[in-house]
Amino acid sequence: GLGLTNTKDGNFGEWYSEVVTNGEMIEYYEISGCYILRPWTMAIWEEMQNFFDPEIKKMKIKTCYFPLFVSNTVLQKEKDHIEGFAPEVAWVTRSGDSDLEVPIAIRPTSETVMYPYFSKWIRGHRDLPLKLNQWCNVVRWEFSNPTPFIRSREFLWQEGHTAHATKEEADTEVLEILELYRRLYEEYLAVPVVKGKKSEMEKFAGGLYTTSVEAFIPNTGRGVQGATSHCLGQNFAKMFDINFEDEKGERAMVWQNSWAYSTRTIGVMVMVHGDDKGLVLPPKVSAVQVIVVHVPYKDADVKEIINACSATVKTLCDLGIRAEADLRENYSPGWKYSHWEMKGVPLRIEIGPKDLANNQVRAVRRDNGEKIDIPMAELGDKVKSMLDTIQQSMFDVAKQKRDACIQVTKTWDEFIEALGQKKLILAPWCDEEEVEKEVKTKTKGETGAAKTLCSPFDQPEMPEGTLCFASGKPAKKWTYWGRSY
Ligand SMILES: O=C1CCCN[C@@H]1CCCn1cnc2ccccc2c1=O
Repeated sequence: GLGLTNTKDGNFGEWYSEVVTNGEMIEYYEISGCYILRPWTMAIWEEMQNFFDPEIKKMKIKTCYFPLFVSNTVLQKEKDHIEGFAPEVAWVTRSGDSDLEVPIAIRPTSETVMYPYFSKWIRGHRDLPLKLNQWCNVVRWEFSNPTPFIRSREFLWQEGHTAHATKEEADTEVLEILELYRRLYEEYLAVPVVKGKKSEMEKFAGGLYTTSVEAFIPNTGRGVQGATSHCLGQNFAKMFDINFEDEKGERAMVWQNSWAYSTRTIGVMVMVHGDDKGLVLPPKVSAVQVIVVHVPYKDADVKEIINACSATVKTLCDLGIRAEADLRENYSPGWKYSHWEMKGVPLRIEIGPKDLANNQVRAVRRDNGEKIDIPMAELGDKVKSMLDTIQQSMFDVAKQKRDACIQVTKTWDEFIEALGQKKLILAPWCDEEEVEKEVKTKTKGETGAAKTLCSPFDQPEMPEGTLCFASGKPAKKWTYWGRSY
């Protein structure tokens, strides 16, 4: 049949896999950890790009494209950057039946691909700032359990790489990009996120500091890193000799940033909004925002109803609404309702003989099932405002659910209890890495250890004498903790 066999609260992992497959977003592929991204997915990816790319173009960031392949020598250049990641690097060792002289790596990220050329292109301060972005795939041969969109061996992303004359300029851009990521999640995917700074242990080892937007999945009680914006400091400039002659004629190293969001964003959106009937897509990113279905009646004039459906689609499309009609006569209305609910189309419009007689249509919201009769004369305005209402409501509901999971804890016992209750924990921390490591060790279990997710920029009051929940030492910052993907 059409329905899901798993429920979201029953078996989340199985539910998620069914929803992305039945919703025709993903097709499982013969190679583990790799997935086929079907048009229903790519339409969402493209809507996100339609927001993000113009925004970075306003920041004078230009599109480039660097090769997929990295030489071993250059990949090994940044030791502490690569050592933790080495096992994930995929290598080309042969072509045809002959071995390559020297194995070639497939990019897991492009710092080492790009930065030798940054060094070549940047001579004087007039060459700065250099700001490039590429839309591409990357490969990381991970072994932990693959999950469509969330953790795959190949994924699509954008990776921005910029070089600046001053740290101030770099710092400013890090936060500008992070704000775009927040907007992507909250205004397009309707997913609430927390902006914050990663701990020294969780940050990108090759960088100076990492900022991120952190999402949370209430059903699993897991945090998920939504997107990252790193300030690399001058680490890579030192490694790759990227320096310039400043106004005073002195040699100075550039200050760099790198930032990315990936197709993981789509998985987060599905996990947050999906329900037991399938996908629930935010109108701003859905390929189809309105699906029009005709309800034929035994002796009613079906042609007239079908004409009304086509006219409705035209009216909506002329207003820039992504509307389609499902007029297939070999499927029943009921079958179509289930099908388009599974695909998460935000709004369904039904037109039957009664609606025609009353010169109205019946609109049904996917997010909360609400049914509303709309007079034909008000169709365009009403549908437009309903789509805006659905977008906002999906965010509000998701935020209310996420906020209900936040638990402030001040002691170890409270922390452990909250962790067991799948909470997103906000706790005062002494900011010592040894303590962070100890929390990880002490919470190791089959469902994974607790780790710091980020220290929110929006810090609550910390009364004098507040102690770290784990070490009892004077606390320095409020930090979000939890299990994560
Ligand atoms: O996040 C970003 C934003 C975009 C550009 N890259 C940075 C940092 C990537 C960190 N990283 C992540 N996995 C890796 C896997 C293998 C080799 C290297 C790496 C690696 O450097």
